[in-house]
Amino acid sequence: MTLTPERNAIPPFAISMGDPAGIGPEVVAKAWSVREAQGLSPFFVIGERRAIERIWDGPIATIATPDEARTHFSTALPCLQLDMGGEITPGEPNVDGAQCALHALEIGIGLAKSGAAGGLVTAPVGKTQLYSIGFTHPGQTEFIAERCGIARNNAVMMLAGPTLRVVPVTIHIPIRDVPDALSIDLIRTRALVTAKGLTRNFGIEQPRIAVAGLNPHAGESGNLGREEIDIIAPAIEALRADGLDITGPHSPDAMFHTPARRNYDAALCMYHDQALIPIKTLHFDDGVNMTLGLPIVRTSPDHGTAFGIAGKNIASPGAMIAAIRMAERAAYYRSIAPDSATETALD
Ligand SMILES: NC(=O)C1=CN([C@@H]2O[C@H](COP(=O)(O)OP(=O)(O)OC[C@H]3O[C@@H](n4cnc5c(N)ncnc54)[C@H](O)[C@@H]3O)[C@@H](O)[C@H]2O)C=CC1
Ligand SMILES: NCC(=O)COP(=O)(O)O
Repeated sequence: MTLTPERNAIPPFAISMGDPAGIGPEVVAKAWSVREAQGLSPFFVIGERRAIERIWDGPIATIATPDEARTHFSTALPCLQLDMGGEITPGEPNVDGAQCALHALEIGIGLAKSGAAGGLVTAPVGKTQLYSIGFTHPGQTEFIAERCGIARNNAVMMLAGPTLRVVPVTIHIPIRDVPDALSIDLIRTRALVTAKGLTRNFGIEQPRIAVAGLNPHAGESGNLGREEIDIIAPAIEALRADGLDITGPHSPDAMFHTPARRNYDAALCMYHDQALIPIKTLHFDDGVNMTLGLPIVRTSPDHGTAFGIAGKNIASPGAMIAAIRMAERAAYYRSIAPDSATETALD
């Protein structure tokens, strides 16, 4: 995308560091190191600078406000410092680190909501660690939605790479709970937010959505499960009546090969791994998790904390760079076509 005056006017992007013992600090530092080659807009990291110093000997500038990031970005990685106390050892998460990750997330949301940051990029958190300190949301997506005043079902997780975008209708729930969690209403809500999100964040004016079945062969006419007949097909019909360009239910195993992917802009999938296995297979190193339906721009690399490789200097920054770039583009599209209708207030 060509730089435009409007795009340059967007404030620096906030990156919450995630778990300081994970690969978040490393991929942020590595993304900063290639900022010029990659043409990245100014960003700053929110977190404990000691976590970065443990794994990187590049320049870090402590900043007090997001605006200061612009001044320092060309010569040092700007850091909005959070003092967490306690030990930071790559690969060994602890309670202090989980608190710091949550604190950074909270501050990042606030800065994005106020407009001081152009958007929020979240580095990976350890969900087990967060749950251990009393975090009651399934993931960052639902936490950010609540802080933005958006109903949980209206905050939609999309995983996006250069050749595929997927949306899981149900997200972080046990597989045995999936059939009961599916409903016509939930599929409709996810699809409507997805369609608006494709326009608002990706500039796609007439989005095409393909819906996966739940069962093998999309239920084989009811012989291998009835969810397609009772829930998914009626939802698709209702969405067509809403004016959406939408197809399905498709056999889940046959909708991700290359020619099939050309027929849609996003695939609506019934559960987490139905969506995340194809995207991570195709785009592990440049896949981005974006939350649609929020008043703020929020992206994240599609990988996790990778505690097993933290501190070894082998983590790839590819997905983090893609997440920063996708946030920039979304902020740009929103700046040229603002549309507040995407958000739905908390019930
Ligand atoms: N957005 C987020 O905050 C996410 C957080 N998580 C959390 O991360 C933790 C670990 O999850 P896992 O399922 O093990 O997934 P993971 O993505 O952390 O690791 C899976 C495999 O990929 C490798 N890997 C991950 N990122 C890499 C990178 N940038 N460069 C090179 N190799 C990389 C890891 O070494 C590991 O072998 C869990 O607590 C999970 O909840 C997982 C996904 C997203
Ligand atoms: N598997 C995707 C993931 O775990 C990201 O979740 P979130 O923390 O961004 O809600």
